[in-house]
Amino acid sequence: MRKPIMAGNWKLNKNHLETLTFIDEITPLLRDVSAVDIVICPPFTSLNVATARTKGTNVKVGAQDLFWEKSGAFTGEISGDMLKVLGCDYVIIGHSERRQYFGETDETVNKKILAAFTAGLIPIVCVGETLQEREAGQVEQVLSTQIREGLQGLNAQEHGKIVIAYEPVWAIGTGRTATPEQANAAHVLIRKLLSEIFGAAAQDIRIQYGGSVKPENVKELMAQPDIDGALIGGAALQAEAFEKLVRYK
Ligand SMILES: O=C[C@H](O)COP(=O)(O)O
Repeated sequence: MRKPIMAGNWKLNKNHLETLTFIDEITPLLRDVSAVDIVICPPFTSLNVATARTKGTNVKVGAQDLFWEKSGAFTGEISGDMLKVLGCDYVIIGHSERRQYFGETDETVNKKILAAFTAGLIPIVCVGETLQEREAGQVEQVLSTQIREGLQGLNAQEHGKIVIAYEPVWAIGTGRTATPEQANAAHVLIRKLLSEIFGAAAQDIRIQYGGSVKPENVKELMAQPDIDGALIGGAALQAEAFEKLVRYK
């Protein structure tokens, strides 16, 4: 009942020319796919060409961040409206790299989620614990704070299309993946927390797993009942690997 969603988070990779090359490779490969939502999230400088080149295809485009204000004296920032008018459909919010290196907090995540919805974008909101937190037995507490504070004030009617990405920080770019069972257990917990906010509609919210997802491990992760897709970094940068991830079955 939940349509799988496979998204590539390109992070700080590919200029606009490399973006066009990737899109020209991937769109013919994935043309026939309709059972999975496909999203690429290039850097800001590539979004213009990415939305233009993917227009009319089944590949959707997302940004990797946004700012919550619509306009004004905020040097270096990008608004949701700017992304929407470019043709973006999604925006990643609260990635652990933004939390770790750029001061993102649950409070700013919350403001950005609301701004994304106001602009008509679907937020992909990242949550996840560090290795230290996992080893200290704090997974539940960490996820609970991130969801309760990050998603404060949301409701099923206006914000039910939100996508959550569970990304244990210790699995990102490390080659160390959560086991499918570990990941699913976290997803079950997240869905329980979502039901406090969205009620029964939490059953329809898609929860992606992220952290060293590769063509070799995607099938077993996707076989888990509460894993509804993946947010993929490194392995989403090559068209051939990304095609395999989208065709995970
Ligand atoms: O947003 C994507 C995640 O940070 C995962 O990155 P990775 O697939 O390179 O581990």
